[in-house]
Amino acid sequence: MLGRINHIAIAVPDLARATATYRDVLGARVSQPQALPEHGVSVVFVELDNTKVELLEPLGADSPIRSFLEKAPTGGMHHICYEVEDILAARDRLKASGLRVLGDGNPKIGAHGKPVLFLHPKDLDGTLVEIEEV
Ligand SMILES: CC[C@@H](C(=O)O)C(=O)SCCNC(=O)CCNC(=O)[C@H](O)C(C)(C)COP(=O)(O)OP(=O)(O)OC[C@H]1O[C@@H](n2cnc3c(N)ncnc32)[C@H](O)[C@@H]1OP(=O)(O)O
Ligand SMILES: [Co+2]
Repeated sequence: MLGRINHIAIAVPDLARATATYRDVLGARVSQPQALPEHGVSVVFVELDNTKVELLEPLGADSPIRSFLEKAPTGGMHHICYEVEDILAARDRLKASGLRVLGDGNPKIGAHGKPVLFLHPKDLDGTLVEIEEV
């Protein structure tokens, strides 16, 4: 079911500072910041040859990453995103296996304009997993 790693996400307390570090110190190509109110985050992508790193900063009071950053105020690895060919088929198979799909179970449109879903970290060895249809 799983294809490539689409991105690895890092929650950061200060998106501008993290972006500057990746661009100016680590010498990486970075995207413009994007505010995604429907996801409660602002995001910058670090573009690598083989994958992307997604830098996430909370946006709004109900941001899903706010409590994560309260527990880890300096930031930390937040989720890994795998590509799937058919997100509804993947969702139904995962649910049938007992994994909890977060939210209302319907895909949202993610940062790349493609449908995404999240799986509960307690069902995947403590790692929040995002799947994205490509
Ligand atoms: C940019 C758009 C999109 C894209 O296209 O790429 C994105 O990536 S959006 C990214 C942000 N969106 C999401 O994360 C949506 C899914 N997340 C959630 O629904 C929630 O964050 C959550 C996973 C259900 C956690 O909710 P929270 O309110 O933080 O609940 P708790 O604090 O009670 O956590 C419960 C439990 O889970 C542990 N936890 C929480 N987050 C993570 C994590 N990222 N990785 C591993 N474990 C996590 C948390 O520590 C709690 O454990 P215990 O303390 O042992 O109970
Ligand atoms: Co993501």
